[in-house]
Amino acid sequence: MDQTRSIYSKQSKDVEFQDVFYTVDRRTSFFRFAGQQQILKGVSGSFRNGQLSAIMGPSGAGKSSLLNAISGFRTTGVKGSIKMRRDNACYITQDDHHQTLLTVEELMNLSCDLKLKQRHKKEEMLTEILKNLNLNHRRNVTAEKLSGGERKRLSIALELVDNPNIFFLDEPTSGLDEVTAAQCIRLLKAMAQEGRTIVCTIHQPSATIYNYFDSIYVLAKGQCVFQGTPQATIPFLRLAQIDCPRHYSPSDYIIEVIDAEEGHMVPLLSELTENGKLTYHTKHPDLPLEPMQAITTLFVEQPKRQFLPAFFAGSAASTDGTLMGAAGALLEQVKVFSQHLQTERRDISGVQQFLVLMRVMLLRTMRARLALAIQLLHHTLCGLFFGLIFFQLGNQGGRMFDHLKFCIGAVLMIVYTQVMVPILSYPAEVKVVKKETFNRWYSLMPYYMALSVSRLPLQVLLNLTFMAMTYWMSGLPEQMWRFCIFVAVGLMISLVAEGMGLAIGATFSITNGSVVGPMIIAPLMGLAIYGFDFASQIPGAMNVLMKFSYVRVGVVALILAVFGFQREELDCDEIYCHFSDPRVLLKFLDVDKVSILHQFGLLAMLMIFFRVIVYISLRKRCYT
Ligand SMILES: Nc1ncnc2c1ncn2[C@@H]1O[C@H](COP(=O)(O)OP(=O)(O)OP(=O)(O)O)[C@@H](O)[C@H]1O
Repeated sequence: MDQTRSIYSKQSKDVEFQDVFYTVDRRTSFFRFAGQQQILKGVSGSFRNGQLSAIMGPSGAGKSSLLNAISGFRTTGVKGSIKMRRDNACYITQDDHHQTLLTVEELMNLSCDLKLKQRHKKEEMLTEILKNLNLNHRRNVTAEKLSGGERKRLSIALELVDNPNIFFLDEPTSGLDEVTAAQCIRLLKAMAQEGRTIVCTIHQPSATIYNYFDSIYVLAKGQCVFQGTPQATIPFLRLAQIDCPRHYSPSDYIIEVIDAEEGHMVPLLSELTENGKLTYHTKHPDLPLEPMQAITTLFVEQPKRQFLPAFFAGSAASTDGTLMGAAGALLEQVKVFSQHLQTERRDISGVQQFLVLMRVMLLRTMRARLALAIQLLHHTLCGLFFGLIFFQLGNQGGRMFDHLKFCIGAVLMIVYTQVMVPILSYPAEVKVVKKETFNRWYSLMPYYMALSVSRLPLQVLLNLTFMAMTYWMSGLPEQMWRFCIFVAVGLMISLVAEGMGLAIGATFSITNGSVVGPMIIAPLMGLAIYGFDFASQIPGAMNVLMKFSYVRVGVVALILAVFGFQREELDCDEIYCHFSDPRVLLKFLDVDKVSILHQFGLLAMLMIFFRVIVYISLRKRCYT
């Protein structure tokens, strides 16, 4: 019975897939849809527990697409049956996206704090993992300063903390020299032998590395052209009347064959493997080949509406009709259920995740000393320039246009700065978030809350610096309460602008975002300065449109903060100053009946609007 249980336990860590298609939309331009492109064409196959498996193929064959599809890293456009325990798997990306500015030890602690509830013996466990991966001597080095091989080992170490059974790695040897690549593959082989399922994509391995693998899956043009042991490659090619020359490495030769003459051998080889349904085994190239069924799971079509809880979703297997099969399937489902309970118990609450992430985000803000210094300097210098340009003009009744320029200029400075910084910096972080949420470090909501809250202290500091300098240098009334409202308006505008920057950064790449950002800000700025000289004649529809420009709403709020609240008459050095009474100015601008609370309300709504878009974009990026 124990033996049967161990077989089923091993099987539950296998990965099997059948008739998997991956389709993407083809576009000739952003607006032009040019049909669909099939990247994976109904491939099947399996990766076994305890084995190190490679997905190989020429560039563009669909290796990463297959890895993404079977691991669930990509779900949009993927069709077919996949059996894989998601709650026990992790995905390591090719570019090793890590939280920046944290040392190896801090990253390991972060992974522990987010993944493990019981943290006794944490230190011993971390040291053991780091020692096994030859990283212990690099504990105090930040991730960006590690070499390519060390960074790859760090990615593995971070996931090993909660000991997942299935590892998917996208090109773990890319960018590594031959010796380091071989070390990396040996490490993966040892991990597989400890009872894990390790699947990685690899472009064209050397003969030595090729033989480290237990199983090879070769793709060409989105089809499976070989599946089996490395030793079976040459005999398999012989089945298609292709003889591998003696001096050739089988891994090089099979890629050369499928790439030759525009891939004319691909249909035949794919037929021989039944597009991945057959796998070929032999212990030695001279021994006869044994084709075997690659898939042991009987896939059943998933019902359209699932009433069963999601925890059964990881086990799409049905029985093969035998009593043994039925017992196995039942045992597997009970195990999935009990492991689900264990995972739930092990899960860290959302509040804890929020606190851990807050701590890390604040630490990263403090560590980014140069960026912090540049931002502070930027706000100080801008405050100084504004202060000098409008020096002691704040109480001059004859300088109405200067007052308007002051308010508009201050708002534009805040908006532009706060929008552009996240547009340029956030897209890189989204990749880290995608990887970490996929690998169950945390859920999106605690991350999102920590992201929103952790940026507040810096926002307050930067705004206070800029607004305080402009307020006092321009000679506005020495009233603390008015100063506080002035700063609060600035802070509110910067929160809306930052929300917009994050929304763009979460949705677009840096290249697209840096075009989209100014494209959106420009009309908002236009609406902000429109019609101040004929405010009372602005048509109603235009007035409504202007409410959507937080730049305009911000300018109006700042004018009210400066001239509202029954401000006393301004000084007048000339014979007559029409606008020396602030009420006349407010009336002229048609904002005399506007309440500042109303403007705060509008800004709050726009802030929520952008923050909701940030969340929706993050969800879309992380879960599709
Ligand atoms: N989202 C997508 N939109 C459009 N085309 C895509 C998309 N994803 C993949 N492709 C295309 O599908 C093909 C296979 O891509 P994939 O990245 O899976 O190949 P690969 O075998 O991993 O290549 P490489 O070894 O060069 O990384 C490529 O031609 C790629 O351009």
